[in-house]
Amino acid sequence: MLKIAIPNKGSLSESAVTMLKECGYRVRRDTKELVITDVDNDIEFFYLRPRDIAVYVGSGTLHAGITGRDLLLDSQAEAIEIMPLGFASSTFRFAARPNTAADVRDLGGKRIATSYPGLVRAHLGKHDVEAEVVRLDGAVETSITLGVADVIADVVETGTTLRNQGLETFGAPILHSEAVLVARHDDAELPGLRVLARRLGGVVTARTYVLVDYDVRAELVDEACAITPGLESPTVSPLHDRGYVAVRSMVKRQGVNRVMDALYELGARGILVTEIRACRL
Ligand SMILES: Nc1ncnc2c1ncn2[C@@H]1O[C@H](COP(=O)(O)OP(=O)(O)OP(=O)(O)O)[C@@H](O)[C@H]1O
Ligand SMILES: O=P(O)(O)OC[C@H]1O[C@H](OP(=O)(O)OP(=O)(O)O)[C@H](O)[C@@H]1O
Ligand SMILES: [Mg+2]
Repeated sequence: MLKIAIPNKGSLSESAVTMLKECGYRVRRDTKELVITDVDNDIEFFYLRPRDIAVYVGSGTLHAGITGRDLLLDSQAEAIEIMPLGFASSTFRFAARPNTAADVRDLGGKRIATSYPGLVRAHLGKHDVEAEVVRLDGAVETSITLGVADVIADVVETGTTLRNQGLETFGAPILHSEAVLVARHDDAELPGLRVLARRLGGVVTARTYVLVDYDVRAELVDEACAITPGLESPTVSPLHDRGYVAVRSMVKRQGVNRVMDALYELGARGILVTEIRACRL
């Protein structure tokens, strides 16, 4: 039976569970359930702390898991990213009071507070900077006010937490993170895991794309298809009125209004956008 780790708490948990449900897997009904057996799919789901997931997977105790890219890299576990899952996007960045530093190279001798010491030490090492890393569990932004650090390295989403503490980011982001599916290199090809990855990939695609249908004059179909090239090639069907064709194509949800405007300008009509609920490509 395949053993899969799922975040039981924190920013990743709810979205991960929603995604698994969309993939047709059995999910827990209350937060006190820590292990769920999905007999139909021959999978056992273990609800664990996101920080521990890469460690369980890297040690071979569990076959795969959902965690954050930042947590995976911080753990230095022997696990690899199988695919990004498109939620819990954030950057991992240095921040400090204004005028403390402009770049990682200014951090020599400074005290840097973080919950991700592995990630920060690796980044400092890459830039040949020697600094003191102060490991904290959370609420890292407060450590500067409390005088235990000069600089922090933490997850930044909207930047609100930083602003509230009078802190500013500096330098380039250390990492762009999001939720990812992780596994050991040797396990990536396990049949059950390939199915899980394909189902998750189907949900990511269904969320990223919409279906666009429209009618256009036959002589304009090449120009129209250039606007909506789809993933492989748009479906073009004849209409009863021979002068027109119907086109169906997948279009990125983001920017679909610009695509509709361009189609309309070209002369396409009856432009319809529909959600994709699930797919296998
Ligand atoms: N505000 C946020 N926006 C997006 N992702 C976030 C945010 N905060 C944390 N994450 C992501 O969540 C993962 C960390 O999860 P974890 O459950 O350990 O911490 P948390 O979400 O901060 O929960 P808590 O602090 O309550 O324990 C990381 O991958 C991190 O990038
Ligand atoms: O840029 P923002 O939108 O403000 O989000 C970033 C904050 O969210 C997370 O904190 P969380 O609430 O999980 O608390 P923690 O610091 O205790 O982990 C993260 O650690 C940052 O502090
Ligand atoms: Mg947190």
